[in-house]
Amino acid sequence: MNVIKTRVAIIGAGTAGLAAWRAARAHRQEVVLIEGGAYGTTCARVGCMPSKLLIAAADCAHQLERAPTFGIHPGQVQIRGREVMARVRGERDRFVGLVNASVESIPVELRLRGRARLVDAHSLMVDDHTRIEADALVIATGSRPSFPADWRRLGDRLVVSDEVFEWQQLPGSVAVFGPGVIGLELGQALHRLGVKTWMFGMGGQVGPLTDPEVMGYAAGCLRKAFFLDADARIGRMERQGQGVEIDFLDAEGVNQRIRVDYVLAATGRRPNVDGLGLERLGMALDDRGVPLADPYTLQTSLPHIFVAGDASNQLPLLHEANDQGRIAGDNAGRFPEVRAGLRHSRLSVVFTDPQLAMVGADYRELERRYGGCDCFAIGRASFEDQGRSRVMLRHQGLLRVYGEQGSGLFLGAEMMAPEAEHLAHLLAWAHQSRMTVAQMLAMPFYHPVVEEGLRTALRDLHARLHLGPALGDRCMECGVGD
Ligand SMILES: Cc1cc2nc3c(=O)[nH]c(=O)nc-3n(C[C@H](O)[C@H](O)[C@H](O)COP(=O)(O)OP(=O)(O)OC[C@H]3O[C@@H](n4cnc5c(N)ncnc54)[C@H](O)[C@@H]3O)c2cc1C
Ligand SMILES: NC(=O)c1ccc[n+]([C@@H]2O[C@H](COP(=O)([O-])OP(=O)(O)OC[C@H]3O[C@@H](n4cnc5c(N)ncnc54)[C@H](O)[C@@H]3O)[C@@H](O)[C@H]2O)c1
Repeated sequence: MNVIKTRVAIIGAGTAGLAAWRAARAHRQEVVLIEGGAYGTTCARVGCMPSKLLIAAADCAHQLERAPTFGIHPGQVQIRGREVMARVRGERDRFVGLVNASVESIPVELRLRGRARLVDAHSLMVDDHTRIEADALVIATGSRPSFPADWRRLGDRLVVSDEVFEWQQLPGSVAVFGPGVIGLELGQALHRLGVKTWMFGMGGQVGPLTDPEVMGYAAGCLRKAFFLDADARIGRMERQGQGVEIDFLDAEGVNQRIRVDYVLAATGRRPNVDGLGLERLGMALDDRGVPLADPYTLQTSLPHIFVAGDASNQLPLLHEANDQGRIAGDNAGRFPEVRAGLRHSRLSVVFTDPQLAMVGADYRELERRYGGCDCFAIGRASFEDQGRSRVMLRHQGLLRVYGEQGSGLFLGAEMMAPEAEHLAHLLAWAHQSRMTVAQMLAMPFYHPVVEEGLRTALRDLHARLHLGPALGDRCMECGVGD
C-alpha cells in the first residue's frame, strides 16, 4: 500500500476543494487533493451551468410565445428536444473542459483518485490503495440529491436533476416533486419547452422565500402557467409501463389521476459527509451528521479539520463554496494559526421568470431577531405597474425591503422581480457596505429602468422608518418609472 505524509489533505475536487487547494498551496508545498468521482465540479457538470443552459432555451421559447403581444408573429414555432438537449450538453461540456484544464494544472503527484474516508483524526484511506497522514484536513465533499427511499420502486422513471441533463430528447410530461430552487428552475423551464408539467410540494414552501407575502405572490404567479400545489395530497404513485401514475387530491379536494413519463425528485440535497467515518472521531456533528463549524474560520471541533462548500450545509451556493473553500484552505495551510475570513452578505437568486432573490437577513430571521417589537419596518413595491417592466411586458413582481427602526440601516430583502439578479446585487452591495436606507436613496437612479421599482420600495421603507416626510411613491418628477 502507498503511504503519503503531507501537510494538508483536501477531500473533494469541486469548487470548494479547488479553492481550498489554491489557498493552502500559498502556504505549503505538500497539499494533496483527493477526488472520488468525476472531475469538473457539480456546478459545471450537473448544477448551475447546465440548469441555466436549459433555462436559456426555455426563455427563448417563451419570448417567441409572447412576441404576438408586441405585434410580432414568428410563425409556426418548433421546439426540437434533441437540439435543445444537444446544446445544453455541448455548452456544458465546454464549461467542464475549462474546469478540467485548471485541474490538470495541479501537479499529478498531488492529485489522488479514489474515495477517501477517515481512519483516525489525522489519517485517511483512499479506496484501499493509499494511506494519507496529514497535519490538517479540509472536507469539501459536496452534496447529493435526497428523496424518500421507497420512490426507487419507480425504477428508471424516477430521475434527479443530474439525469435531466443527460436526456437526449425532451419527454412529453413530468411530475416535479419539490418546488424548491431546483424544482422551480427545472420545472418552469421544462414547462416552457413544451413538457406538460405538474409540481407538487410539501408544507406550502415555494423556493427559498421566507416572506409570506412574497412567497404567496410568487406561488400565484407560477400557478398561472402550470399546475403547482405547494402542499400536495398525494394518494398513490405507481410505475405503469413506461410511465408513472399519480393519484392526488386537487385544491377543491377532488381526486385526480395523471400519468407522466418521469417523476423528477427535487426534494432537497444532503451533504456527502456520511461514509467519511466522522462519527468515530468524536467530532461535534449536528443531527444530520454534518460537522459543526465556525462560519468565519470553517474550523470544526477538531481544530485541524475544516469543512467547506455544500458539505458544511451552511449555504449551499456556488460563491459560498468558493469563499468557504478559500478560507478553509488558507487556515489548513497556515495551521495551527487560524484566521477569520471575509464572509459576504447573503445573496441568492433563483433563475425562474420572474426571478426570485434574497439579500441580507431574510424575513424569518428578522421576525426571530426582532420578534414581537416594531424594531424593523418593511417597504414594498409591486412591478405590475412599474414603467420599464411594463415596457418589456415583464410586469410581474413584488419586492419587500427591510430596515431597522432608529438606525435606518438596510437589513435585507426578498423579491420576485424582473431582473432580480441585478436588483439583488445592488442590494447586497448596499447591505455589505452597511448603508442606511437614506444613503441608498441618495444614490443615482436612471430612467426608465427596473431599478426605479427598487427606489419605490426604498421610499416606502424610508417613510415607515419615520426618517422624514413620506416621499411620493409615484413621483412624476422622476418620470413614469416608479
Ligand atoms: C441543478 C443545480 C443547479 C444549481 N444552480 C446554482 C446556481 O445557479 N447558483 C449557485 O450559486 N449554486 C447553484 N447550485 C449549487 C452549487 O452547484 C453548489 O453549491 C456547489 O457546486 C457546491 O460545490 P462543492 O465544492 O461544495 O461541491 P462539489 O462541486 O459537488 O464537489 C464535491 C466533490 O467531492 C467529491 N467527493 C465526495 N465524497 C468524496 C470522498 N469521500 N472522497 C473523495 N471525493 C469525494 C465529489 O465527487 C465532488 O467532485 C446548483 C446545484 C444544482 C444541483
Ligand atoms: N439558483 C441557485 O442558486 C440554485 C439553483 C439550484 C440549486 N441551488 C442550491 O441547491 C440546494 C438544493 O436545492 P433543492 O431544490 O434540491 O432543495 P430545496 O431545499 O430548495 O427544495 C426542496 C423542496 O422540496 C420540498 N419537499 C421535500 N420533501 C418533499 C416531498 N416528499 N414531496 C414534495 N416536496 C417535498 C421541500 O418542501 C422544498 O420546498 C438549494 O438550497 C440551493 O442552495 C441553488
